[in-house]
Amino acid sequence: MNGGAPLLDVAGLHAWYGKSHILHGLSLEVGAAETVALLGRNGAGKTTTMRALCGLLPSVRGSARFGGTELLGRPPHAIARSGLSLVPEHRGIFASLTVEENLRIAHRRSSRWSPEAAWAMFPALADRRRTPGGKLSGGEQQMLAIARALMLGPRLLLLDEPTEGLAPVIVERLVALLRNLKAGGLPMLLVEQNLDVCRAVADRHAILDEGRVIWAGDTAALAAAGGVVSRHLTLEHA
Ligand SMILES: Nc1ncnc2c1ncn2[C@@H]1O[C@H](COP(=O)(O)OP(=O)(O)OP(=O)(O)O)[C@@H](O)[C@H]1O
Repeated sequence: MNGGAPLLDVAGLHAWYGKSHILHGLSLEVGAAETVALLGRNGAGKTTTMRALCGLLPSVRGSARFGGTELLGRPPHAIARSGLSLVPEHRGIFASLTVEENLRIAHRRSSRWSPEAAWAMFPALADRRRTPGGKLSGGEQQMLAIARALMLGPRLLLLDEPTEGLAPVIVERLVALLRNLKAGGLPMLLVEQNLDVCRAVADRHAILDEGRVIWAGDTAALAAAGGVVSRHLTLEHA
């Protein structure tokens, strides 16, 4: 991260599911113009980190400051309103509503992205605007989930495994879209198992293991850290 206070500053984050202690003092920063990838094996705590930041876990400790304001202890709607938008792993779109309805109900006037702007960014969705969300292909659903999150007007977009289960050609389209969003100045925190996607989109990478960040560095450092990467990742494209 280069200079200035981070947009997101997570320090000593602990989280529990019931009595299971899942995050063990995780620390992480995302700068104001940065995209950071969270990597790690299945069960390392990546989704739990996202959920904790969004106020979706009742039992958390530590600190997570977003734009200088503490997130922990605030309810999910207040966190979303403050500009943290999550694209969840299972996409969270309304299956019975059309594409357009999904966007219109999410849209906030304060967002710099409108449904009309979404048609230009996501031409495939424009063609399907009257189709129910549940009838879309996996790739189209992922695009809709991202478009919905943009309607909320995020200052930081959280994406949980956006390329999971998608065909390589769709993954390429999604990477192009994420790179466009990044070029437009939107910071992102991305959970991703596909290392090629991380390299193509993220500025920095953090490897999680057993609920802690055990390595963090930029893309050049990641390339030089082959041993750490192979020990701690379930690799799809090494
Ligand atoms: N709802 C839950 N109740 C209890 N334990 C959970 C729950 N969800 C996740 N866990 C446990 O928390 C740990 C971390 O899970 P998490 O989903 O954060 O991992 P992850 O790094 O995102 O991996 P994955 O790629 O499998 O989603 C795992 O041991 C998992 O079994």
